[in-house]
Amino acid sequence: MAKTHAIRARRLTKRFGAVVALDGVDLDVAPGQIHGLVGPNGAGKTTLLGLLLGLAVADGGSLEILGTPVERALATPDGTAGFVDGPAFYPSLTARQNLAALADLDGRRVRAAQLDHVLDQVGLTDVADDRTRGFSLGMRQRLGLAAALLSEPRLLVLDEPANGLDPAGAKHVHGVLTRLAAAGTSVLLSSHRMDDVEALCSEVTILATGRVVFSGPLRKLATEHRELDYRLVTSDPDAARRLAADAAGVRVTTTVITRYDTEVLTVTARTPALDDLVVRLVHAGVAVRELAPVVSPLEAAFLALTGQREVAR
Ligand SMILES: Nc1ncnc2c1ncn2[C@@H]1O[C@H](COP(=O)(O)OP(=O)(O)OP(=O)(O)O)[C@@H](O)[C@H]1O
Repeated sequence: MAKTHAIRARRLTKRFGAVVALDGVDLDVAPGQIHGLVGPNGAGKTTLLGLLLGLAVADGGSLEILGTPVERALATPDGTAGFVDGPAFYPSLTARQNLAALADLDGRRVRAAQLDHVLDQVGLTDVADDRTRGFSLGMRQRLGLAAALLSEPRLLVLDEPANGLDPAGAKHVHGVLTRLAAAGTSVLLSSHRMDDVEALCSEVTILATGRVVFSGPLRKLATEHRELDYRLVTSDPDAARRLAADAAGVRVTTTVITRYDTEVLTVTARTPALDDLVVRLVHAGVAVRELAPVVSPLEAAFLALTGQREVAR
């Protein structure tokens, strides 16, 4: 028998006056899946996360969380935890006291060992007894995650969890989420950072002006939007430019000399034409020193599907 979806939304709509923030959104998140939610500013991500966390009620459509239909009650559905718009804390309380107070508000009694455990999971043990007034954005994000973990959720809903985190902090949070998912917790995370989504998520939903423009496995994006721009650095840029210009299915878009005096060609091609070009370069004795997409398949799909323009870099 198929396992119950952590999230199953059908034709969800939400309006704010004349603004249609969500316009018939379908979303499926399987148990143990880390699902990314991306979209330009104003696409409806926060609104959707708010519905999932019980902070608002949809105007239309249906929503099931962990197998239970969500009707009208403004309450976090059982087994769900997370935050939108950044977690909020009492500034005069310590990290540990804040966690205890939040659990108390939820009517849950937690043991000191549980607090130690979640603080350790997010790497805040050393500042557990510091007031949160002095916490950086990254520390607050991690404490928000610790608060969510305290309820041992089966669904975690997170808005920009890596916001403000330094690379080590982001790696830490990635590790926590990956371990949770491996143990069966589903995670829906909204992010503007495509690299985070690519590193963490197996599936992604792309929203644009309240509508789903793509939802599915990341690997599907790689095949559906295959023509990409690639940076090409070789041992002989002149020969490479000639060979690329002659190759079927390949366009040479730009040539740039970097600060290190390296000449970089940008070639646009689908994978088979690119493979063919690499073989031709090697046969001609031209070494390929670097070949990588200018933007990742996810970013390329995001830009194409949301009608945004690529920014030159
Ligand atoms: N409380 C509200 N009252 C009026 N309009 C709202 C409200 N909340 C959201 N909106 C509007 O709904 C649309 C979707 O907003 P939402 O905040 O969900 O987008 P978002 O994808 O989270 O954007 P961002 O990436 O900027 O956070 C926007 O047009 C926004 O102006």
